[in-house]
Amino acid sequence: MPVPLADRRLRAAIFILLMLSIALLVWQHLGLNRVLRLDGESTYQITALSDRDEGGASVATLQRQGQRLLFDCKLKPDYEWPYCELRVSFSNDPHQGIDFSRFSHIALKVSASGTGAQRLRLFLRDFDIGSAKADDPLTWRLNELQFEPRADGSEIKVPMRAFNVASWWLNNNNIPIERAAVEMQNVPMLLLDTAGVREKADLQFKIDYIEFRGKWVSAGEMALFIVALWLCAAITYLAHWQLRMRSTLAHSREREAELQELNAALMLENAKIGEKAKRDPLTGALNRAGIRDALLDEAARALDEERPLAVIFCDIDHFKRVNDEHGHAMGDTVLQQFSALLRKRIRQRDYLVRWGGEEFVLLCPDTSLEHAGQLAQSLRYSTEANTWPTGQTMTASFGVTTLATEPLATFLERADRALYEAKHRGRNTVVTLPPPV
Ligand SMILES: Nc1nc2c(ncn2[C@@H]2O[C@H](COP(=O)(O)OP(=O)(O)OP(=O)(O)O)[C@@H](O)[C@H]2O)c(=O)[nH]1
Repeated sequence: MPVPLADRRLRAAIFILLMLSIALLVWQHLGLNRVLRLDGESTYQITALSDRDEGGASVATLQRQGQRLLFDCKLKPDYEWPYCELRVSFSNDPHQGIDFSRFSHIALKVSASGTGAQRLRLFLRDFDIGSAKADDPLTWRLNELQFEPRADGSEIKVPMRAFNVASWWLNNNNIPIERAAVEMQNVPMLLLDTAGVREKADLQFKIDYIEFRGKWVSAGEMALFIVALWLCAAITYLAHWQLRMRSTLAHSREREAELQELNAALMLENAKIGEKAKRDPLTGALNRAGIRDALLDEAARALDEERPLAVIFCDIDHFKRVNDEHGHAMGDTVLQQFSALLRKRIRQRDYLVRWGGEEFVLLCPDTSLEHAGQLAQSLRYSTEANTWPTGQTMTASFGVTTLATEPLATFLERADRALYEAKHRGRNTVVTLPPPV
């Protein structure tokens, strides 16, 4: 069975959407990578600091060796909190920090050598526009990650959720518990510090890179986008389907109206044709087929309701002569005029039938034999008195009877017999034959 065009289009659209969804998921998984790398070639401002600025004696130095950063620290416990520190400044304006919440992992390729504790602390200082002070970095949120470089200097990969907020910073700044979580949407500064141990140390750190890794679009965001895509496609399809249904409905209604119109016209035409088939084209009177049903109905009603039903057979006398002397066309005209004369003198509910040739029949419901005879006499007189196009006087003969409880053929034959009798009596005569008692 052939698949409809609309179904094929729907299948094609679903297939394309499916392929697009898979492609987007694969793209999100394999591509769309977002990386922030700190190494010897970074353009960010990187400086080495130590407690010397605050009265201590520790010495921190930084060298760039190709892609590598060499961070040396001679830690002296003279100061209360001795430290060496690498400071990376992403922006001079704390309002213009970097959004680190978009990264999912941090990768550290750092090796350490020398004597003393090798533990390091990485801080992402987040500047909260609402609560932090631009001129006091101690008010910038201290997101902290402690780690110890691996002996072989291999990469350490940690999820960003491993960061936490330094508890002493929370205490010092009276941060309420609701706001104690890690926040790193606006980080203008990164710090790499020694672990805060108060002992002498001579350390050398080789930093190949500190790399933050993430995706421009997260898997969740991509899934949401794909769901939205399917929803939009479904809504578009439904809207389109509804429009199509409406137009199909309108079209079929139009078509139905057209067909109804055509049907009505055909019925009218049929009625006209049916009516024509029941009438004599020359005189417009009913023909034998035209009177058949009415005769049966009227006869049945007359017998049921015991009402009289009369029939008058009329025949123009010597009509043949009209044709012979004046031509067939004149004969037709005379027939038309005779028919019109009869019609004019009968009631609306009487029937005028051209029985054949120059012979006509009048069927008169609710008419007694006496009244039918009187009508026939009046028609006979009118025919004789009429002025005919032949210029000659014309007469007609009439046979009259009424219906008894008998076959219709007997009823009509009696009327015909009465007409024959009228002709026999010399024409221009009315003969009335009562039905048998
Ligand atoms: N012009 C014309 N003549 C017709 C038509 N139908 C029948 N006739 C003629 O009517 C004539 C009837 O003749 P007859 O049956 O001999 O009767 P008649 O001459 O009227 O004589 P009676 O009836 O005995 O008085 C015939 O000549 C038919 O040709 C018609 O439609 N038009």
